[in-house]
Amino acid sequence: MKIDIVSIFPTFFDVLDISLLGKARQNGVINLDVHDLRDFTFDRHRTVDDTPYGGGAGMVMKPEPWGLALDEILGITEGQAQDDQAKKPADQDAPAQTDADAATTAADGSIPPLVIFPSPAGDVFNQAMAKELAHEDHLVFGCGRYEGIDQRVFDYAEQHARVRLVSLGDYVLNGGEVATMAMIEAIGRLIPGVVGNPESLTEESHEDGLLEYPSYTKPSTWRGQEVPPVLLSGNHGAIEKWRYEQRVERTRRVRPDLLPPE
Ligand SMILES: Nc1ncccc1[N+](=O)[O-]
Repeated sequence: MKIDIVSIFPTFFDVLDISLLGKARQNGVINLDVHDLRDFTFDRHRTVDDTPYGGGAGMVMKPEPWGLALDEILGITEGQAQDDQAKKPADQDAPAQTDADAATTAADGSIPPLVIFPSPAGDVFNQAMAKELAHEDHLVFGCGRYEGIDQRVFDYAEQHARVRLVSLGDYVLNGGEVATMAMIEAIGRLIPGVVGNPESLTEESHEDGLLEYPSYTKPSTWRGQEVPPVLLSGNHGAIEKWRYEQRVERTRRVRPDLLPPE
């Protein structure tokens, strides 16, 4: 999988050089590039934001740097970008192609990349979405800051790729970097070859709608606390039954909303 990240804090993602995702990058399972949005500015201060039209507090991210970053990452030629700017009246005979059509199949019939903008206004990210996105060939994460990104950037991106606003949850972060990191970890670990033993991906919380069972390891007695005897019994049927019961009980107690209707 190819992953591109656009951010004004590119070093934020240095942590993706370590652990399982770092190994996946070294062995080519994941090809990840981080782009500094300020590299797509040309003024002395490398300006990426400005005051909002219509007034209001805070600053909005300017469209120009984002447009150039997306052009480079999505392989949009200068000519194509200029065409977009000076949109010619539609050719009457040409079949009507909505932006949506344009974005779901590229000229050569290939599936264009998926551009994800982390946003509290997006669809809420969950394990089902992580599994869905783990099948993508090319993900682009656009990390907004300030009060957000000029809306025309989303509209421009939709002319050349599939675009989704995705939220990590109903709270407000200062930007998209933390959400992008969480999504890359949740998606990346599902890509074959990233996690050593694929077996460890089953029976996890949210994998099949139930929370995971409690885990124990040596020593069997620790500070007066014993490991549940069934786990020492060697009776695999009894162990599997106990673990399932623990998952249901924990889900009922902590996340009853995940249980199927009675
Ligand atoms: N919750 C968020 N707040 C700001 C930016 C992004 C966010 N998110 O969840 O993706």
